[in-house]
Amino acid sequence: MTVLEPFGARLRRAMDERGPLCVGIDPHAALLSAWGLNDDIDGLERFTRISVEALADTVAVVKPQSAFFERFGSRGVAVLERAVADLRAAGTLVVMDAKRGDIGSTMAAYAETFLHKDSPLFSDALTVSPYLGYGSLKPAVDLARESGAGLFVLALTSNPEGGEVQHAVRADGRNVGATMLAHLAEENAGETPMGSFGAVVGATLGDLSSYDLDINGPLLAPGIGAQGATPADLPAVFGAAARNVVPNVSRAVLKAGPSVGALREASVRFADEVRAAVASA
Ligand SMILES: O=C(O)c1cc(=O)[nH]c(=O)n1[C@@H]1O[C@H](COP(=O)(O)O)[C@@H](O)[C@H]1O
Repeated sequence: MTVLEPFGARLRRAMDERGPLCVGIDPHAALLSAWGLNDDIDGLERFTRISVEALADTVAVVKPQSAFFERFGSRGVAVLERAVADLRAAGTLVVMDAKRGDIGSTMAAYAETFLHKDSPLFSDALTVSPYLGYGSLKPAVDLARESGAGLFVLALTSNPEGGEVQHAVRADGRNVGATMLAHLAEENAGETPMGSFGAVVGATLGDLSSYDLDINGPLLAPGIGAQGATPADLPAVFGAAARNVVPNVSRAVLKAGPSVGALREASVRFADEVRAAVASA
């Protein structure tokens, strides 16, 4: 199996070169319609081609949301495979947003799907859910290490319902989200320039100073734009950890389409705002 440089090192370099913004490719039915496309496989294909063309040379990271492709069945997955290949060929890091999580033996199959270098859906990193227990993710952690890929583990999600699980306080006094951050800090210990095992921490959550966000790894921060957070919120939410934040914007960029130029402009505008905000943290 070809082995890549570890994801953390590749991501740090991309963040330094292009800024830390991640743009999501989330082909919602409403966006297809707003772009004048049908909610069918041809519409999906066109939406994805335009998005890839606009984003591939523009931002450090692109995060396709798998569900919007899976809903068209095998032809939708073929469009996703092509997008991943085209983005990676252009030197853009792909975070596959599939939020997988299962018992360890099944997790191994999810890992093979997204993190084995020879898989058609191989991505630079994968979003995973640790809510079957952090240890259930081990097959994905192991394969990511082997292939030079990374993971983004849901720790403190951007949605208002997340607190019911993630803020629950354990017998040791630490809440569940903080426990996930601690596991990741262990995973990334000693790695330079940073480890490959990131946390998902919503930009919508307000002041997070009660959490130890220093996990020596990236923090994927969705919630900017459609969910109400702004790039200017990043220093107040993340404090000094802001330099490891990869903020994600999906709908607020995608709504600028279908013109490639307008999409590119919208992502450059967000990228500039994010860079300025992080520099002030
Ligand atoms: O893992 C994610 O990407 C994710 C985690 C989270 O806590 N909140 C969250 O919104 N996301 C994803 O980030 C994207 C946000 O999209 P917008 O709200 O349109 O910017 C969607 O693809 C969500 O599935």
